[in-house]
Amino acid sequence: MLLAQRKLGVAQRAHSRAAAPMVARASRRSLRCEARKVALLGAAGGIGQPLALLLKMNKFVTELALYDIVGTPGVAADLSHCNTPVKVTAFSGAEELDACLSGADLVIIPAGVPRKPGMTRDDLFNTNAGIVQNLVRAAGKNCPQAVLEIITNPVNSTVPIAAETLKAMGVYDPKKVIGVTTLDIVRSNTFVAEARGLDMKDVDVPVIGGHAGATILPLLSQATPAVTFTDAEKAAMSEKIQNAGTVVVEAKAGKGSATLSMAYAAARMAESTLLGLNGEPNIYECAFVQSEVVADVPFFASKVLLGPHGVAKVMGLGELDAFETAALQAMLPQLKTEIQKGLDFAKANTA
Ligand SMILES: NC(=O)c1ccc[n+]([C@@H]2O[C@H](COP(=O)([O-])OP(=O)(O)OC[C@H]3O[C@@H](n4cnc5c(N)ncnc54)[C@H](O)[C@@H]3O)[C@@H](O)[C@H]2O)c1
Ligand SMILES: O=C(O)C[C@H](O)C(=O)O
Repeated sequence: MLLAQRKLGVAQRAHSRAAAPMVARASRRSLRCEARKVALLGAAGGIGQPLALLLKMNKFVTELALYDIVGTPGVAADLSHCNTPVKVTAFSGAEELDACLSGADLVIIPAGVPRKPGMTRDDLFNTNAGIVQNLVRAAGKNCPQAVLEIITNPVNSTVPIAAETLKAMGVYDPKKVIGVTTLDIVRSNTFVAEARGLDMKDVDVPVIGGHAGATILPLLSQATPAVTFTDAEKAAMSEKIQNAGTVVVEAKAGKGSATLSMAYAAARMAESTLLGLNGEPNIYECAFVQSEVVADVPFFASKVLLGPHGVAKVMGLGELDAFETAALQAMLPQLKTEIQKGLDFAKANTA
């Protein structure tokens, strides 16, 4: 299964490359491994535990530092018995956070509360904004060179919080602050493959915008391989992708939101990021980053090229069809409001 997963990841990246014709294809050469420390904050949670397992199985990770406010020693003890070379270390409580982060190359943050049925992602803001800001502050202090990947919702606001907080500390590098939207791509690939009877590993659908409701905009017109949908089918497929998180929240009936698929998606994003850090060329993912691709929207999810310093280049949106152009215009007010909410929170809570 591990081998199959790895092949799937490589195949998906190959298709991301195929979908970006302006960039030369990667030369065929062996992948480089360098010593890499990954810190996982919120490691004992619903996403944290399966993500920790996937990272323990990742050949590009050297040390996996697990942090949570509770439960980390048990997760680490359990995980450390898997006979893979990744060294697992455990850190619990605020007094151990600095040590967890020291020397990290990549910091992944799924810490915070998930939705319950009836809630929007924005309803998590009051609890999660402060959690993310404190953890980002600690990262800015202990590993300012690290790439930060933020999973905690609402991503449309927590990423601006992270950026503004690091800016106030004088250590902000837009190449290194990434909102993880990979689950939207994973879902789009799955749903489009199912709808058209395609092999899962062949499908790549870019998803742009943000990570909440209408701000999640799959670009079905840019899917690889090319698929055709009527306007009604496009609307239905887009809504299915936008609503997928809520479907999981409702199915879990009060016991949280997507964890396993999110861990899978975050592990893919982490591996792509480590490949970029290791100098592997032509590694693309869609992610929510500081951006200028849409006027007056300072953060936006689109395809990015990952490189030795994090985001090497934010790619353009390509050609949108009429349906996608209208959907983009319609979602911008929500996205701008959620971004501004994060920026305002960070400014009001500058240490
Ligand atoms: N970006 C996405 O696509 C995506 C997908 C799924 C879930 N999420 C979000 O990820 C977050 C986590 O979801 P989950 O299902 O793992 O929740 P969870 O409640 O199962 O786990 C969260 C963990 O965070 C820990 N935590 C809380 N405060 C902390 C702090 N100050 N420092 C360190 N750890 C802390 C908790 O102890 C817990 O172990 C939620 O906000 C959820 O909405 C995002
Ligand atoms: O839906 C949620 O609250 C979690 C996550 O953002 C998701 O898309 O599954």
